[in-house]
Amino acid sequence: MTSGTEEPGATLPAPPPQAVAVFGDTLPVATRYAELLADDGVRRGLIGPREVPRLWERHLINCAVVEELIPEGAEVVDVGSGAGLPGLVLGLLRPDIKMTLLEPLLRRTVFLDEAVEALGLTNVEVRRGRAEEAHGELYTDFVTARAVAPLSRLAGWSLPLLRKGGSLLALKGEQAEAELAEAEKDVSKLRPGVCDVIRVGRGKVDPATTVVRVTVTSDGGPSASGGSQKKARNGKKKRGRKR
Ligand SMILES: C[S@@+](CC[C@H](N)C(=O)[O-])C[C@H]1O[C@@H](n2cnc3c(N)ncnc32)[C@H](O)[C@@H]1O
Repeated sequence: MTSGTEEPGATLPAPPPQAVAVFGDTLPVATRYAELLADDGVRRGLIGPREVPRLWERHLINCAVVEELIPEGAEVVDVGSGAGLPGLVLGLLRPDIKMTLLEPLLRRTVFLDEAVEALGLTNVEVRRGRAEEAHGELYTDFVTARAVAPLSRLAGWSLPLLRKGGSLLALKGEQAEAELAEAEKDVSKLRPGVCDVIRVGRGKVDPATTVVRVTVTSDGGPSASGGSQKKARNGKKKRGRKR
């Protein structure tokens, strides 16, 4: 992912067989999203042009396989969505979940809003803001995050958003075990919980996607869905930050 404005150039490859297997009936929607990333996403500097040839394996499929860890009907907040990874991918793949894409930067939320509309995703909402600004008003079953911050900082932003029994699913690289070992003491001070490292998508994506999961075992807010989430939705995009 990049921050400057880039020229579109590289051609988006056709979906590989793994994409057909992973996305199933939602493949046309996933393909439309890949096209948006390869075109508008590159033009607006949200992803680098060099990512285009590897959009399917490295980005869409890599993110999609995390759905294995999310039960039916769950509420999910994707912290630091950027151009929609992994939140938009999970939202389009799983119409049964309620996905909130939480992202502070205006030009990214503009792209996300447009993508949600273009893809016709009624289960995905975009909320502009930082995770820590949503503490005390947004509660969810799962937080997902990829490439947002080191684990201890990410946990500080994310664990207060979780209901009791909820999990942070942090997509990490090969060094996930080492990162967890280093951060585990800090994480356990934030909120009692259980940490593990899971590899998902074996046989679908190579390498498999590595997820650090932190499941909180204590109350940190309301234990049932509803009121707080509604309040959060009402606060959507009211903040006036500009980039
Ligand atoms: C490197 S990008 C990764 C984007 C996307 N998750 C991906 O994997 O392509 C990090 C994103 O985190 C967002 N971010 C940074 N600090 C944040 C915070 N405190 N709360 C929510 N999002 C944050 C940034 O605006 C940026 O879009």
